[in-house]
Amino acid sequence: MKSVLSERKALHPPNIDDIEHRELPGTAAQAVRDLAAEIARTSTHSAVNASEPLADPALLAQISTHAGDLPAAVRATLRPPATAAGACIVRGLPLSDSEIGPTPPDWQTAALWSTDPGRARGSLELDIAMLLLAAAAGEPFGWAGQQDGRLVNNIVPAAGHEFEQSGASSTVLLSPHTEDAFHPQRANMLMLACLRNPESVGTTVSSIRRVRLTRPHQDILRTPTLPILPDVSYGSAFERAEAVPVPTLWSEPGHEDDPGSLTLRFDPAYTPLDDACPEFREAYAQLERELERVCAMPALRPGELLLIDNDVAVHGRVPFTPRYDGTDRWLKRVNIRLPEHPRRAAESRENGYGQQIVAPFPPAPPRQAAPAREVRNERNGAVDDRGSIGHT
Ligand SMILES: O=C(O)CCC(=O)C(=O)O
Ligand SMILES: [Fe+2]
Repeated sequence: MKSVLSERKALHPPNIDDIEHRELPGTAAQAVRDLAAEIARTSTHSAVNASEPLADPALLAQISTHAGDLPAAVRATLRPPATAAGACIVRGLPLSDSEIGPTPPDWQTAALWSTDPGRARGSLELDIAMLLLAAAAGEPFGWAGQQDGRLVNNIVPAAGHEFEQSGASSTVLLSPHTEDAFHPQRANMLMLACLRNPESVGTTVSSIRRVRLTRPHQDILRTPTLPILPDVSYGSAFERAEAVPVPTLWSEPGHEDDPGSLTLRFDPAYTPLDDACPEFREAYAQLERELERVCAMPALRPGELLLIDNDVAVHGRVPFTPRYDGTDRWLKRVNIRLPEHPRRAAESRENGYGQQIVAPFPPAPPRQAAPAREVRNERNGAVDDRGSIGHT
């Protein structure tokens, strides 16, 4: 198969910046940090889990037991984005630059440093805080094949990866993408938390609910035409023979004429566009232009969380020059499953290129789903595929 990676020009919007902002109340935010500190302090990891406390069943049990004790405002503030932007920013997590230590040079070192007693403990405490927040929002999970199955990923620029289409890149535009678009069990919601962003590098967010597409273009993009392949962070040892064409767009069934119900699955850097007919490529290019037109570009500040509805908005990052001196931009990322947001039944037949999720948390109690979604599920027999997850 041809290489589908391409460098892309920088985005030149921003023309829309009305992403919803929410404030985590001070007492609730402090309760999250205090509980995370307490769990980090009292947990004793078995030797086998010493290098990865977040894989320790005892520590995870503490997180899931005590997440429910947090003030109700935490769960309320971490509710999924509900506006057409498909994303929101949550402010208010207390965080000081000195507590996190230098930015690690890559995710492997981030993991090592977080358990090194001679180093700042802030990163581990923040990992626990991330899981408390994510568990309040839904079901946090990781990928066995990505960052060694860690539930909280570190996103830092890494030397040698500058031009990749991955979180570790820097010099190149990270193209707008659905997170883990190649997989049927991809997150419903993504949480990106900012620890450090000294040069105010923007994360891009574009909602399908703000684009304008002609009906013929929509119809072409609704037709399953091309596969989406696993991204470079999963390595290259996957079975391409299993590649199945997937639709780029679809509406919640029964709502075909409602532009407010469009959802998308989009990752141009890992889609073999050269294999498609000119009509499809033209429609796809128009979608790319539209996503660029409606792009918002929040530059996250330390302590801010960006919640992204992974079915409604695509995200990426503008290029920046890495410093590699311990002061670089540093985000934490958590994948979250929302039981009240089941996907199309057709996706349950995809094999996800053999990638397995790591889902150690018990299913979250569903939130009150929006009435429209409840009706859609009943009408269309969409499956909540949580049943197929191996809770480890
Ligand atoms: O660096 C960013 O702002 C986003 C990176 C990204 O796409 C990700 O972590 O999934
Ligand atoms: Fe991403």
